[in-house]
Amino acid sequence: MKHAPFIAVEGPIGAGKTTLATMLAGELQLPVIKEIVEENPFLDKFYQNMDDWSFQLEMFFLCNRYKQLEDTVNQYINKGKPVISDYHIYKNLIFGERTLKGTKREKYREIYHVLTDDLPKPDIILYIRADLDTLLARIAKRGRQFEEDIAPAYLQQLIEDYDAAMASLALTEPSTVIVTIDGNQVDFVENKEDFTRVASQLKELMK
Ligand SMILES: Nc1ncnc2c1ncn2[C@@H]1O[C@H](COP(=O)(O)OP(=O)(O)O)[C@@H](O)[C@H]1O
Ligand SMILES: Nc1nc2c(ncn2[C@H]2C[C@H](O)[C@@H](COP(=O)(O)O)O2)c(=O)[nH]1
Repeated sequence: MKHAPFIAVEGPIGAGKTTLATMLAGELQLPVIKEIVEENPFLDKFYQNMDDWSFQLEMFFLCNRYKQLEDTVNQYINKGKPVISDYHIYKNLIFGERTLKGTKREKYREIYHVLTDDLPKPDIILYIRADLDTLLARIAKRGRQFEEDIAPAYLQQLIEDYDAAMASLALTEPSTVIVTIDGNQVDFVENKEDFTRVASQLKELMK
């Protein structure tokens, strides 16, 4: 790779993004950028009533990620330093297209493009795919109260949205390397060999 890479770990809710990004940052001595979740004032309201709260929630995520991405660009990317994050800002569009309707969706889409089109995109995406049972088990294991009532149908839609989004990114951002990890089989938490394989693959890509 010609320059220090910007790496993003992606996948649906509970796939293991934060866990893998944190482990890789430790192994490869990289700074890690993590999503702001606990301080989000709209998430629990959103899970109780998606139609009422989706616009506020999506805008909150978008503004937070925009600020984090700006800081990441200034602190690392513009200085030629590699960095790993537990999300790609494109996930705003994945969620926004799913949760918003009508004019709010159109306005949100426009704001997303105005804010992000000229910002650097990750060079490498580690995409963790996992099926519904795996995600439900990991969300339960994580034990966040506001996620207890996530509808399986919503999660299943997100699984499909993520697959479609990664296929679309492969076409629209051909220079981005997308590595798909089978999150049902590859257990980078319990199985050291599985983690070593993922870390070695990333090290090779970074050369
Ligand atoms: N490969 C894995 N095997 C078993 N548990 C995992 C695995 N990856 C993540 N977990 C656990 O699943 C939960 C969700 O992981 P997390 O990294 O928070 O997911 P995400 O950031 O994608 O939402 C956490 O409790 C984490 O410890
Ligand atoms: N509607 C949206 N929800 C989002 C978005 N980003 C994250 N989330 C939710 C999903 C989880 O409940 C929680 C943490 O996300 P993880 O994927 O890290 O588990 O926040 C979003 O853009 N829109």
